Amino acid sequence: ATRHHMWEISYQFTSPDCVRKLAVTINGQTPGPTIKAVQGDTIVVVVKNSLMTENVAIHWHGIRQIGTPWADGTEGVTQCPILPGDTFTYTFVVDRPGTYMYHAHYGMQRSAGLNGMIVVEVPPGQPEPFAYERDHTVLLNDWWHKSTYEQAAGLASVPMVWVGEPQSLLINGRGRFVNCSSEASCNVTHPDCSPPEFPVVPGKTYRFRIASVTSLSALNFEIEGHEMTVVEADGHYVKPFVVKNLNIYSGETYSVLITANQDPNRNYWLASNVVSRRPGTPTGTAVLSYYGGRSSPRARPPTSPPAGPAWNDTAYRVRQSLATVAHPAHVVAPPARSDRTILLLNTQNKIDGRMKWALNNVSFALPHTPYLVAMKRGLLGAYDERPPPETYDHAGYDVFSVQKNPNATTSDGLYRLQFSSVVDVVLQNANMLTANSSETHPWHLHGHDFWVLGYGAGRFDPAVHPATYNLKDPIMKNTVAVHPFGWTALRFRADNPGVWAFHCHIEAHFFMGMGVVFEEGVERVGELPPEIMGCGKTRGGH
Ligand SMILES: O=C1O[C@H]([C@@H](O)CO)C(O)=C1O
Repeated sequence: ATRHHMWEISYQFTSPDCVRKLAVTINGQTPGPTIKAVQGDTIVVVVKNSLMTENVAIHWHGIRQIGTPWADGTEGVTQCPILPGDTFTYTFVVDRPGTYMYHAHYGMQRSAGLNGMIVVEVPPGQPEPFAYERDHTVLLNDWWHKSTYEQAAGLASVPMVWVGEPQSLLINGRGRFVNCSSEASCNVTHPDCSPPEFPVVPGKTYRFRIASVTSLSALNFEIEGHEMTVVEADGHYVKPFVVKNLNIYSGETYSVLITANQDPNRNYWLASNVVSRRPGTPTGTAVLSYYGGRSSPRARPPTSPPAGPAWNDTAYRVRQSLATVAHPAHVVAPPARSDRTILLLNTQNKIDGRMKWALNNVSFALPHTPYLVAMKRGLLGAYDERPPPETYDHAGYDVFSVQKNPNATTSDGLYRLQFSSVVDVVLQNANMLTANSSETHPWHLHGHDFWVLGYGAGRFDPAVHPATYNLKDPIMKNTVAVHPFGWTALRFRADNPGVWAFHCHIEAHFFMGMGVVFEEGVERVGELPPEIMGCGKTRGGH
C-alpha cells in the first residue's frame, strides 16, 4: 500500500511542560503524528515548510532508504534544505518491520520539537517471535526553555555556553516543569501538559514501543511495579530478557512486553530519569491505569515517582548493552571478517578557542553543497577530497587523561567505501577536557543496520580485542552507545548506494563536529530528483 501524509511545518506556541514556548510543529502538533505502516508499504510525506524564515529537512531514522538515498532527509549530505514556502515530497519504502522515528536533521532543529514515531507492522498473518494483545507507543524526549538558536549560538561562542541539563523530560510530548511558579508563562492547567495516560486491561499483555529522540539525555525508563521483557531493538528481534529498568539512548528504539498483572485498583508511574550525566532534571512521568479498577485513570499514583538507578553506574548500563543480542531464530550472521577497519578516537577539542568534538582530531563540518549531488554530478570543490584519518595513535593515546594538545582541524572530507565491502568501525571514547570525565555517546548510522560486535572498557587494542567479538548472535542496530572511557565495535556491509552520515546523536555534539560521512556505490544511484538541489554548487545544476 501507499500511505500519503500532508504535513505543514510551522512555529506554534506550545506548552509541553506547562511553560509556553515556540516549537516547530507538524500540522500544529509536537510530537508529530505516528506514521503507521505495514512492511513493504511506500510512505509519501508531502512537507510544506511554513516556518517563514527557517529551512527544514526531515530524517526517517532507522529506515535504510534502499534505492532512495535522496530521501534520507539529511541536510548537507543527501539534500539541500527545504526553503521557507517550498514543498518537498519524501517517498520511501519501509522495508523492515519495527519501531522507528523521524525528526528534523537541519542545524539543531530537532530540539525545537519536530519529531515523531514510525511503527511498521509485520504483514498480516506473519508471526513474530512473541505474543501480545495491544500496543502503546512511548516517545521520550528532553526539553529546554531556551530557544534552539540561543543554544546553538552559545555552543559556537568563545567561551562556549553549554546547553546545560534540560528543564523537563517529556513522555509523548508532555511533561511538567517543577518551578512553575517562577515562570510567568507557566500554566499547570494547560492541556498540552496534562500527564499522558496509558490504560491497560487486567491480564492482558502489551507491547510498549519506546523511542528516544532526546537532544542530550541518556534515559532510564520504567513502569512502576511491572517487569519488562525486551523483545525488539532498532527494528531487530532481541533474545528476550527481563528488566525492571530500561536504559535507552538518544536515537534508539525498543519494544518491551508487559503483562497487566498488578493490583488494578491503583495507578502506576511510567518514569524516565536521566542517567550517565549528573541529573539536573526531575523525573519525566506518565500514568498507567487499569480498566475497571477503582482508581480514576487520571489519579496520581499513591507513591512518589521512581528515581531510577544511580546515574553514574556505568557497569549496570554496559550489562544491558551486552545482554542485547539477536533472537536465536532471527540471527543474521555477520561476515566472518572485514575488509577495512576504521578506528575513531572521540575527543573534545578546541579550535580557535571554540569547543569542538573531533574524530581522530578532525572535527566535522557539513558542506554547503550536499555530497550526494556533488559526487553524483562531479561538482568540483564542493568538499575536501582528502579523506579523514583512518586511525589514531591507539598504542600511545591515554584515554584516561585530558589530552595534552586539544587542537584539532575542521574538515568536510568523507570516507569512500568500496561498494559491498565489509567495514568495521571501532569507536574509542576518552577523557574530555575536564579531568576524570567521559560521557556516553550514542552513535547513529544512516542507511544501514550494523552488527554490534563488542564493547570494552579502556583502550581498544586491535591486536587483542577483535578476538573477543561476538560473531555468533550479535544484534543489528542503527544506534549504539559508546560508554564512558570505553569502546564499541561494529560491522556493516557497504551495500547501500548513497552517502550516509554517521554521528553522535546528541544534537549539540553533532553540531560541534562529532560525526563522519561514508560514501558507497554513488555511481549506482539512480537519477537524482531535482527537488533535492538548489543550494551551493547545485544551483542551476539540473
Ligand atoms: O560538549 C560538552 O560540553 C560540556 C562540558 O564538557 C563543558 O561545559 C558537556 O558536558 C558536553 O558534553
